[in-house]
Amino acid sequence: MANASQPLVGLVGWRGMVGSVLMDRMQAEGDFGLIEPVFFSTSNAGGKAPAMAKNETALKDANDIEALKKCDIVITCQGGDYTSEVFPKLRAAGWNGHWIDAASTLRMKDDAIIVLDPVNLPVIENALAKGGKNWIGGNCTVSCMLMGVGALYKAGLVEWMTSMTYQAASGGGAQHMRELLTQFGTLNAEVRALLDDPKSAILEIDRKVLHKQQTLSAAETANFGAPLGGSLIPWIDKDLGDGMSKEEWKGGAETNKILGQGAGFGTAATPVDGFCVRIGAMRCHSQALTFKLKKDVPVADIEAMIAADNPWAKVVPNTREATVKDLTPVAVTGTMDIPVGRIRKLAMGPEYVGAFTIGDQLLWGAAEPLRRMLRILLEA
Ligand SMILES: NC(=O)C1=CN([C@@H]2O[C@H](COP(=O)(O)OP(=O)(O)OC[C@H]3O[C@@H](n4cnc5c(N)ncnc54)[C@H](OP(=O)(O)O)[C@@H]3O)[C@@H](O)[C@H]2O)C=CC1
Ligand SMILES: N[C@@H](CC(=O)OP(=O)(O)O)C(=O)O
Repeated sequence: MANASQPLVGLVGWRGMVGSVLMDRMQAEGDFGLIEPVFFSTSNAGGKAPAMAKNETALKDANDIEALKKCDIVITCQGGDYTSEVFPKLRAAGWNGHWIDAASTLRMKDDAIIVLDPVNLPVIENALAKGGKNWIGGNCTVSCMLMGVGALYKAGLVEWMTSMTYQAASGGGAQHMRELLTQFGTLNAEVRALLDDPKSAILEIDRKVLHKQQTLSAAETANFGAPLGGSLIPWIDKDLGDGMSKEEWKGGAETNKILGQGAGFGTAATPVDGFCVRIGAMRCHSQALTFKLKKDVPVADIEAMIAADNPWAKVVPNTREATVKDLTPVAVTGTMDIPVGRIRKLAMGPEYVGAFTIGDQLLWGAAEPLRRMLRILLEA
């Protein structure tokens, strides 16, 4: 950065779920030692900033354009409504700083780069050299997938890919996680006496659980719009009206944009499509991938490429023992690891390869790419 003193970095959305994970990672990596942080709030301007604050110990108003304009860099995890409201005003006011954002609002804009530097550092560096200022975190499912199997794309091996996802409640936000747990509790309470009796009939338990699921109150399904505990919901995000959900559209559009291959469905694009499904996991997104490769590549070579691609992608041997130990949301949550397992040739032919990958959608899926983009800017 050009500033002689430490760059002024505005932090918006720092106390939300994604923002809190970002704050933890920034502390763990010593990022606050390199910046002068300014904490903003949409609800508590004038309140006390968190302990990482240095000179600016009071919270600033996140809608105050003049205060934001003073920042060299703004990082926001506040959400799309905030971005839509504030970003255009800030640019219109002549602000020329770097905007780093977790929300999807600006992702597909021509002047925005989707940041995932272990996968697309050349795309980021190219944009930086051309004066790029808008750096947007990718969709959590896409980012976690590319952290795991990006090596196959970088090697130009992928003719097409389908992704069948198993997405955690956290993707919807904190209230969705609470709702899932509340539903689990309600269902358990409904049959606790029968569970305590080893002689009770399982079909009686099943019947009571189903009845409870089907009659959950509106308050107990307010966020997901349907029961999720003990069930699943094969639709995530908006209905695009052509049979596709917006989350599914992001798979093709964002994967290609991250890779610098255009915005999804053009001639340079790799077809990426599949179904996105909400399941009752807490904060790890899982995906079953099917690749059609451009040629027959031995499984051992595929494993070696994935393992060598970045420090976080970890190949899990395709055995039952290793899979149930290392390839589950419970094993991965809270870690930076992106395990990739179940790698095997499929019955359709030697170019068809299956894999299963998991990532913590609040770490690589949201906070970490933003934190690393900040470091790239600080080191530029
Ligand atoms: N959830 C996810 O998996 C992903 C989210 N994103 C993006 O990040 C954005 C933020 O998501 P997320 O972190 O889940 O949103 P949250 O709802 O957790 O936080 C957003 C804001 O809500 C305000 N807020 C109000 N009440 C509370 C409370 N009790 N605890 C904490 N914050 C509160 C805070 O603003 P203030 O301090 O100003 O009052 C906070 O910054 C999303 O809108 C999305 O654009 C991106 C990828 C994944
Ligand atoms: N849509 C994702 C979470 C998310 O915030 O995605 P995006 O950043 O693309 O809006 C999910 O529900 O799991």
